[in-house]
Amino acid sequence: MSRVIMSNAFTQDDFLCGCLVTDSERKIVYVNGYFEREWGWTSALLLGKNSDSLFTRSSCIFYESYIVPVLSIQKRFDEIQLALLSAKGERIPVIANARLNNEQDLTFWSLFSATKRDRLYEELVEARNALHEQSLALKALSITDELTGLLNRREIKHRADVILNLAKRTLKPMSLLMMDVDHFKRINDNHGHQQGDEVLQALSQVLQQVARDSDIVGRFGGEEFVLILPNTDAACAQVFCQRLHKGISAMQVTGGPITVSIGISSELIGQKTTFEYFVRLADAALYRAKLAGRNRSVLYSEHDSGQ
Ligand SMILES: Nc1nc2c(ncn2[C@@H]2O[C@H](COP(=O)(O)OP(=O)(O)OP(=O)(O)O)[C@@H](O)[C@H]2O)c(=O)[nH]1
Repeated sequence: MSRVIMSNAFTQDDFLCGCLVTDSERKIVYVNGYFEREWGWTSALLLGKNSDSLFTRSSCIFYESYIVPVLSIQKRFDEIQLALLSAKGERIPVIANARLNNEQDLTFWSLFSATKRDRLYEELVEARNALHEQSLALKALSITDELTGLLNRREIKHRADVILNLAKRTLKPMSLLMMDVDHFKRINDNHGHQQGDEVLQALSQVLQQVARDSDIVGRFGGEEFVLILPNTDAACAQVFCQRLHKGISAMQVTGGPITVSIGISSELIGQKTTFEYFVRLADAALYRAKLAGRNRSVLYSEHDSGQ
């Protein structure tokens, strides 16, 4: 059975929203008790004042330029996001519904505090930003080698394919270096695996220092590294390798001095030069560098094709 409540048993002050009435000059002609209770505005402070004193500067501009014309045409406006000022000057986000009564030339407003909604929105934005950062971190993890922080094998191939595709028609030179640490097993055997890891890390730093930003430096696996030098012919690649040997020999690590052997493949990029092709040639040259006594760089030549 429904319960009938006498209308004089409650007032607009009992509603959980701010009720506001403004006239055609935007003067405040009514506010309910919610304004004082929640936002510190007594009716004495507001009545007769321009409603601009209730809103932030940007909300006033929005009110003037958008709400007023829309109200005059549509007569009502739902769920407007505005920022109200409390009597103390605090910014309060509110959602407002407004209805224009043409006969009375009055606008009736109901204003709902949206503080919690705003906080929820901020939390959503924070969560989205955190997710974005996590996905960037995951992406970085998926392309790097965990031990050295260099690019991993899959990413080296991916980047090489991009360079090769871009340079196909321009016939630019590219060099690929396959580098292997000499007698690395001895370092592990004599000083332990942990020390071996530290050597690989120190070595990676030297590679990054010697390489240009445009070069691709990666760990191919184990104690094998790959460097791709775009726009670099054989002569320049050999000069680069000499700098590498010098930098590596100056490394201060337990188990040192460290030396490396490098196989170089240098080709003009054409329709048929794939990453695998460069790797095959550099591998053959590396094999010859090891055979020739290690601690050296060898440029691939036709002679290696029989290896
Ligand atoms: N510490 C460490 N050792 C590794 C890692 N990956 C591979 N190795 C070791 O690298 C060594 C490679 O040894 P070999 O392939 O025999 O070659 P090498 O001793 O470097 O000799 P040459 O290449 O012929 O000069 C092995 O002992 C592997 O266990 C790694 O991530 N960390």
